Amino acid sequence: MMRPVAKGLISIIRAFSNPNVAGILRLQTQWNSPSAFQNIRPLSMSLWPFSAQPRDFSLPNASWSPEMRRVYDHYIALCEVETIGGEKKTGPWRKLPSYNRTLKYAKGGTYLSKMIQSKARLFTRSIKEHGAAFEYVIFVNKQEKRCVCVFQAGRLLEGPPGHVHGGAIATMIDTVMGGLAACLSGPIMTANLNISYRSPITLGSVVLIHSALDHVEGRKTFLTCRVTSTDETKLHTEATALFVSINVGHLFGT
Ligand SMILES: CCCCCCCCCC(=O)SCCNC(=O)CCNC(=O)[C@H](O)C(C)(C)COP(=O)(O)OP(=O)(O)OC[C@H]1O[C@@H](n2cnc3c(N)ncnc32)[C@H](O)[C@@H]1OP(=O)(O)O
Repeated sequence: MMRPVAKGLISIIRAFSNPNVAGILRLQTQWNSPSAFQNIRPLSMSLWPFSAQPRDFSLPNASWSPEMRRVYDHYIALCEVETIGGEKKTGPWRKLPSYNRTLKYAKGGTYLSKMIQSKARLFTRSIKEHGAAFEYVIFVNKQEKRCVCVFQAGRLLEGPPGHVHGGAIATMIDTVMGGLAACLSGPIMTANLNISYRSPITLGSVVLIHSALDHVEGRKTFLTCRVTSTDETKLHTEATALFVSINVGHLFGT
């Protein structure tokens, strides 16, 4: 029988793979069901004891360069478009919120130590200082099955002198492609990631990470990715990846 903590986790990961805050709100309503969630507090209480909403780390902050802000404003404008009558309506793009943690147990300790449960953070959001590491925001166009990430690489991501570490680039590619795959296919894990580094990325610069669906074959979602300058004239990196749909119990041995 599936353990309550695992059932709760499945709902949480499903909600997070939906790029819609409504997914989280829907999740919160499920907490009223006593059976599956008795070991887990409502998400809002678990993550943010002093606030009803989790913090979105992909909003503009003082570390953003004018270029980062310009591209962000460009895509934000595409999230809401004005009709001829002057009305605002939802546009083709949507900004994904970005949180720094997915779960904190109230009780538990079945799978992870309490210390790890409470201190676990999403890798790309684990450095608190604004602008020091991964500064990014992802926009998804679900109709066109593609996304664009605006990424400003901070000074702690240095690899070759003055340039971004290949592992940091791979991390962002996996994050962006994984985010799109989850939006399109639900809970997934990266099975295969192939990267070609074409030209170095200067530390502190802003680049675009474009990802698009290639095709789906049963449980397998294949995506492509390109990292370019913001004017898209320079290619920095190319990648292809395979994401395999999972039953979230796979992660917890259920
Ligand atoms: C918004 C931001 C959100 C943040 C997103 C962050 C995204 C980050 C995503 C990650 O980094 S996940 C962490 C890194 N990945 C892993 O740790 C995965 C480890 N591997 C596994 O857990 C399993 O191998 C895996 C779930 C990928 C597959 O195991 P399964 O037992 O579910 O599937 P199976 O082995 O039966 O394979 C299913 C199909 O996929 C194929 N396949 C599996 N692994 C493959 C592989 N490596 N290469 C090519 N094909 C592969 C396999 O051949 C088969 O094809 P067919 O259906 O056609 O027969």
